[in-house]
Amino acid sequence: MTTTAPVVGFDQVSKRFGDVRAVNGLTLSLRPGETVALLGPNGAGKSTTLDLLLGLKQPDSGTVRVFGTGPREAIVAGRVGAMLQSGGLMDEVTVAELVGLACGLHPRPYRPADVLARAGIAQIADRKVDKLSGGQAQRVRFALATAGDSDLIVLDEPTTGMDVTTRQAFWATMREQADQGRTVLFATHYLEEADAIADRVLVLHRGGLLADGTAAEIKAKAGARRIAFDLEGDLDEAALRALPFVTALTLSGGTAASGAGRTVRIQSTDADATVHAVYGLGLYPRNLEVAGLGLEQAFVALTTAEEAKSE
Ligand SMILES: Nc1ncnc2c1ncn2[C@@H]1O[C@H](COP(=O)(O)OP(=O)(O)OP(=O)(O)O)[C@@H](O)[C@H]1O
Repeated sequence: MTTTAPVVGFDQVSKRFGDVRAVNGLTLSLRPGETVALLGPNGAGKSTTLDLLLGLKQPDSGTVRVFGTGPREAIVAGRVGAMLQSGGLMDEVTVAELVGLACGLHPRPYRPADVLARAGIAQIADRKVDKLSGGQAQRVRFALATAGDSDLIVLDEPTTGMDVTTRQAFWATMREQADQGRTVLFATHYLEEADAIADRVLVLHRGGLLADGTAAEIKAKAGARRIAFDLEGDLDEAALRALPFVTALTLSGGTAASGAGRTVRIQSTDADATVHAVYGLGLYPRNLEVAGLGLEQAFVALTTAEEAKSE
């Protein structure tokens, strides 16, 4: 029986900077063909994790394997393409020269013209790299990450600075890469991107893995649902906050003084019981909606609950 090494394997990996545990006993394994989003609040350890994976930093303890070898060997073999957050682009060279260089260094290069076209930067190929807008520079970084036929593409906040159209085009291109069987790992603060694109979501918190699953599983793990309804007339906010199973409540629309209709939004860990209790207060909720949490709300609920635990 043959066993295939995971694309990426972290085993009890830790990395400290002084007193800060940037990555703390992290164990994870990525399988071929997965598109994986790495989420976490600021300082959770996302960039450090990617740096460890790319061999740019060495763990204090634990092991990092990429395609069964050390990160450096995997990169030298051309198996990994990376787009880093602040990866400085060389000054004084044109986009075409820089992409040509990246293709020249890759063991399994694509044609530079194809790389430029795929990244949507053919029309700015002659421009100096230090004269690009933020979104254009991101596209150039993406071109460098896809200069050759790599099996794993690692992207650190790839769409930061891109406008909506550029972002959509970027993800369409990325999907093509994934559909060809590549593994894609991206760190992002845009949770809607993770929800729409990733097959698997890893939530980091304080250097450890807080959640690992599909976006649907992460939403379910947060264990709460959203309830929204409108109320007319006097509204007793304290009574609403005291409803059973409520974990968050916001009011919008008219003010109590104006008597205009107000919209009540509630997060509840038992929506049926909460709605039942709303009627129990003698209220008449209109336009009642009950829905699962979005990934963003689930992420906030999970990380806030974890913060509360460690305080
Ligand atoms: N070179 C360094 N020296 C000292 N501390 C560092 C260094 N790099 C990272 N850290 C610290 O390690 C922790 C994790 O940082 P990291 O950049 O990995 O987080 P992140 O999840 O990528 O954050 P962000 O979402 O803000 O980009 C943070 O507390 C950060 O301040």
